[in-house]
Amino acid sequence: MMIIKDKEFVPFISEETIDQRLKTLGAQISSDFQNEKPILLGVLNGSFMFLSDLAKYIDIPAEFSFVKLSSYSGQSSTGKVKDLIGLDSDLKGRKIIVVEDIIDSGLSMNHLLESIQSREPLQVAVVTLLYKPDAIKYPVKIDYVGFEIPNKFVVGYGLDYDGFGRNIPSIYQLK
Ligand SMILES: O=P(O)(O)OC[C@H]1O[C@H](OP(=O)(O)OP(=O)(O)O)[C@H](O)[C@@H]1O
Ligand SMILES: Nc1nc2[nH]cnc2c(=O)[nH]1
Repeated sequence: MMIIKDKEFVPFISEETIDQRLKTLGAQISSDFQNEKPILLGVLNGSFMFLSDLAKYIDIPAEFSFVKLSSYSGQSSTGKVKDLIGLDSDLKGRKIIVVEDIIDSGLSMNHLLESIQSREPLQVAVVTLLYKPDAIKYPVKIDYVGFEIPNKFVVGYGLDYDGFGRNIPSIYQLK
C-alpha cells in the first residue's frame, strides 16, 4: 500500500511486467519501422519514463523528440482545445510514432493527432503504455498498447496524482 497526499494506492503492474512488455513492444516497433527512420514523439510529462525505457529496446535508427500539450486555449465541440508546444522537429514527410503514457477519455490524443496531422507527416502511429477501453469518449486508432486496464485511476512510472508519484518505478492503482 502507498499513500500519496490524501489517497491510498495498491500495487497494480510490477517493474518486471512492464519491462517484459516493453521488450515485446520495442521489438514490434523495430520490425515495423525498419529502414523508415521514424521520429518517436513523447508527450510530456507523463511519457518520460516509458519512452526512456522503451527507447532501449528499439534497435533501428530513430529520432526522439518531445512535445507538451498546453493546458488549454479556446473551446471546441470537444471541450477544451489543447495546443501542441515545444515541437522542435520538422514532421513533414516523416513517419511519426506518438508515445503516450495513458489514453483515458481519448481527448488529449485526439487533439494531439489533429495538431500533428496539420504538419503533414507521411504516417502517424500511436503507442500508449496504458489504455482504458471502458473510459474512451473520443475514439482513437491505437497501434500499440502496453496494457489494457480497468477504468480506475493509476499512478507511478511517469503518471502523477496531483503532481506526485511520477518517480515510482511500477504502477499503482487507486484502492
Ligand atoms: O485520454 P485523456 O482523458 O485525455 O487522458 C490522458 C492524458 O492525461 C494525462 O496527461 P495530463 O494532462 O495529466 O498531463 P501529464 O502528462 O503532464 O501528467 C496523460 O498523459 C494523457 O496525456
Ligand atoms: N495519473 C493519471 N493520469 C491520468 N490521466 C488520465 N487518466 C489517468 C490516470 O488514470 N492516472
